[in-house]
Amino acid sequence: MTPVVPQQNPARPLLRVRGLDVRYRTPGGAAHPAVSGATFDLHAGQRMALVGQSGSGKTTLALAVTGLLASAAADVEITADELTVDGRPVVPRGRGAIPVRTPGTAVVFQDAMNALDPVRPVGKQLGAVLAGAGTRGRAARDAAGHWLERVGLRDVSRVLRARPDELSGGMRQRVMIAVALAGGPRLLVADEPTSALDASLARGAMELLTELTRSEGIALLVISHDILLCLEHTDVVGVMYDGELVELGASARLAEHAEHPYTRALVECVPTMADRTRQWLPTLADVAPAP
Ligand SMILES: Nc1ncnc2c1ncn2[C@@H]1O[C@H](COP(=O)(O)OP(=O)(O)OP(=O)(O)O)[C@@H](O)[C@H]1O
Repeated sequence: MTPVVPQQNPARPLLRVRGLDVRYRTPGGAAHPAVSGATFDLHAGQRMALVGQSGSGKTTLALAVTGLLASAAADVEITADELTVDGRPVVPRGRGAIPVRTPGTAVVFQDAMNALDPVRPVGKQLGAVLAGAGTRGRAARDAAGHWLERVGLRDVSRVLRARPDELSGGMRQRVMIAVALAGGPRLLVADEPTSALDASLARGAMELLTELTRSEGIALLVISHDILLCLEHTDVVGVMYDGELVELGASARLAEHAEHPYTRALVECVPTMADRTRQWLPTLADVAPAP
């Protein structure tokens, strides 16, 4: 099914993806298609969610954009008719290559405890990113404090000295967002940034990402299993099914105007107050047969 591409700003998109295919080649030589023909634009200041069941290709798509898919372990083939960030082509790297982040991109990973260096104080980790962006010394110390405040952390001097394991899960997630933003990205990719948080912290983290995207004028590509949170906090939702972007639509209209049966099934499975009379929530198999 051809995805419905919503009318978008005709200005040059920050992220332009046309016909992106990603295959993992297994040791036996077979090529496993993980993303097939993905096509979409993302503009500065726009927030897009990628949703879909486990294994549908969301992370593969997002990491291909950020240049972090190259791996020593897996032979990854990335081809695209066009794949650019801020007008510059993303150069796919082959087997054994050290992943190199696409300039202008930053990633917030699911598990801050694994993504941050566990034995390095937060201030040093922020300082390394700022040094990479050309900010050092006193200016870097000021910038580190600024970014921790921007993500809503208090007692900044304590947080700067703390190791990640001395902070709560919600604080670590905010530190990771600060580290990602300190490098001045134009595109922020967040891979399930809320899945390790409880419901109220998850909502707070999404609100923070929304606010920062707007105020910094950057684009946000967020992967999530929480379609309700995505509908509330993004402009566009892309639905992935078996490696294909089967639907792409304005978040505000997706619930009523879903075209693909899988999207309708996802929306149907969101619990509402009207479900109070039901004993069981419907499963995907209940509301839509496999497309
Ligand atoms: N390094 C790899 N080597 C081989 N196959 C891989 C590799 N990484 C992912 N895959 C396969 O590619 C497909 C897409 O995986 P991907 O992780 O992108 O999906 P996802 O939608 O992000 O899943 P989840 O929601 O569980 O994170 C899956 O079939 C997965 O098994």
